[in-house]
Amino acid sequence: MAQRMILSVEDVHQYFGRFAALSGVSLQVPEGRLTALIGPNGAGKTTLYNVVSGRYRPTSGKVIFQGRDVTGLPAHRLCAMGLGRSFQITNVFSQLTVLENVLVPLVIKGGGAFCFWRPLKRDRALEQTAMKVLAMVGLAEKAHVGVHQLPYGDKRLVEIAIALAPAPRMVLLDEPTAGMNPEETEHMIQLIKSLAETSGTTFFITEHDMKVVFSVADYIYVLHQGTLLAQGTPEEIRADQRVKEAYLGGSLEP
Ligand SMILES: Nc1ncnc2c1ncn2[C@@H]1O[C@H](COP(=O)(O)OP(=O)(O)OP(=O)(O)O)[C@@H](O)[C@H]1O
Repeated sequence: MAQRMILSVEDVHQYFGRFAALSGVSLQVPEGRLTALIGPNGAGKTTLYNVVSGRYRPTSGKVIFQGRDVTGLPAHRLCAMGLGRSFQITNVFSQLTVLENVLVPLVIKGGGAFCFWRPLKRDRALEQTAMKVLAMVGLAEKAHVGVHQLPYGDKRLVEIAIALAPAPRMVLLDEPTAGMNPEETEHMIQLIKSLAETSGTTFFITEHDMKVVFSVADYIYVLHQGTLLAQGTPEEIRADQRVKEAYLGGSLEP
């Protein structure tokens, strides 16, 4: 049976002045799978994420999400359509508790307003949803702890919980293990695997750590200097000579 594609990027070009950060990139992300986007520093991964998540309108080309042309739609519209993105640690409200952080996107999704200086309106149904998400990422026991008190690895888990809370159809995870120690990285690998298998959500991740990529991804796209260099299963990418050369001096082998 043909796989349904939740996301298609079609011939996307992104210029910054005269510099082409993306030159004719096309790729597809199948629904319910974990697809990774990798590439050496400066390859264009973040730029492509910014195009897909509505932060940039590409110079040319299209982004199709769930069959609709969403090119250039603002991030909040894409979010309402089911496209989630993990936010960097600086975007987590560190003075709020873990639970409150996860409630924020739920309150906003429900049409409520969030004011940082006013306590979140207590809503049992929303709290139950938030607690379920916290249980999924293994943070239920720390629900009432202030985020500023958490170790780094747990803060990254809060980011993932925030991205998952509104039950998106697809989540973009930007380097989920960046800055983690080996133990935290291993925990994150297991978590991403289990979320990908059980949540029904499609994951599209960028990651520098090849150990993580090769152990979690179903399919991998490799960007190099703004163009697509290779695509394939982890085994195919691991064996691809062009990818090895692009990473020369880097760490393709886990
Ligand atoms: N806003 C911008 N203005 C000008 N050039 C930019 C801008 N954003 C990115 N670039 C350039 O585009 C190229 C791709 O950058 P991008 O951040 O997308 O790469 P990346 O693959 O995410 O790199 P890294 O792995 O180091 O984060 C780089 O040469 C970068 O300097």
